[in-house]
Amino acid sequence: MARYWPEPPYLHDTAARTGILLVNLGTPDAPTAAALRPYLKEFLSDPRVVEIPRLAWWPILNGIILTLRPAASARKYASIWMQEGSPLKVHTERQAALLADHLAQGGHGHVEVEFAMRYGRPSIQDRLQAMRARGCTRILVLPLYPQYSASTTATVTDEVGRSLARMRNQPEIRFVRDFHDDAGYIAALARNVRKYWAAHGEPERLVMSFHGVPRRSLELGDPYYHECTKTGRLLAEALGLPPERALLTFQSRFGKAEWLQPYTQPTLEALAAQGIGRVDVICPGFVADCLETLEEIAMECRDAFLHHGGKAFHYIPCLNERHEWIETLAAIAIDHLGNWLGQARAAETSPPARDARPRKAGAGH
Ligand SMILES: C=CC1=C(C)c2cc3[nH]c(cc4nc(cc5[nH]c(cc1n2)c(C)c5CCC(=O)O)C(CCC(=O)O)=C4C)c(C)c3C=C
Ligand SMILES: [Fe+2]
Ligand SMILES: [Fe+2]
Repeated sequence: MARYWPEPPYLHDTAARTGILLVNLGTPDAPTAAALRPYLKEFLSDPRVVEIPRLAWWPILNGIILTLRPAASARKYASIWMQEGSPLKVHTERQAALLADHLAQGGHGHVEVEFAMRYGRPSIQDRLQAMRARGCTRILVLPLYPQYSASTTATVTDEVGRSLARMRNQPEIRFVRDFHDDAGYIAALARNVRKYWAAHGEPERLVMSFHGVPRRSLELGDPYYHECTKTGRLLAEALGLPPERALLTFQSRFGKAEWLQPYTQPTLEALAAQGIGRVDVICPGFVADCLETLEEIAMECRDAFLHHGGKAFHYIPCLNERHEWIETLAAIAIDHLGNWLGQARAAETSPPARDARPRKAGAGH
């Protein structure tokens, strides 16, 4: 294998092109055990995701998990699969198209927008090569994770680095690290909830459920927990909810080790047992609906809450293609593209109110 990828032909006398690469986690190609196996293998072999020494993890992964989990997960995926494919991929692809439209309307039509999946397809390597072939010499990588975590955000950076290591003529790269306290993101979440409540009434409790990570990662310095708690506090404040009405929980525990607490499903069961009739659940850490929201929350957690005596369970969908979210995504991208957009052009075409707004929604923790 050659050390470097072949270079696309040199484009003479063309302006430097700028691109944005949106990245989300990844998903299988089909809701089948055969498609789940390579996806889970790639995902769970990443040492950023499972931090157990390789020698101990390899037999567990290959001997147990990749034997049992593909079929079980495939059944869950089948229950949420859309006509066009996996919800995570469908929403991410639509977000990329809407972002490109929004940028074009704001006078930034020259910026290319692509999307990639960290595990599965389209891969980061494939999309970066395609952008380079179209002449992009400046690429902003925007992982679609509002809260930074080593198991998500950092793996994107790692993978981009591996791609760069194969390129002779490397593009200039920028990364968005997180947007957990971005004013537009918090406002988009709050508006999503308010709209939902205007149509369906208000619950006794709002549960804000984030994807979990092993508790050990917090002890080792991963800021994820702190960023989730800040997002939760800012969202509750934006909605004017007192702390006792807005609860923060962590879902999707994997394996036997302790993960971040409180866990979502036991919390919902306890609320039902305490006589709370209606809860609404929102998942602010996911900007696109996926298996973890549509199946784990909207199906499994709903069943658990009702089974324990709850009366009404509402799942509030993710930001997906909401206009406020696409506007926010564009604002985050424009901030990070900065001088790549050309200063005169940016000043002339960006709406002043959006550019002048404070990006941080709140100070402190
Ligand atoms: C094994 C450890 C896992 C860690 C750590 C983890 C962190 C983490 N994941 C997301 C977002 C998503 N995870 C999704 C699915 C998923 N996650 C794990 C495991 C860990 N995640 C597995 C094994 C799976 C696959 C499904 C299954 O078999 O249960 C998804 C959904 C993908 C989809 O196709 O819909 C998302 C999104 C975050 C944000 C995170 C840490 C902060
Ligand atoms: Fe996950
Ligand atoms: Fe899950």
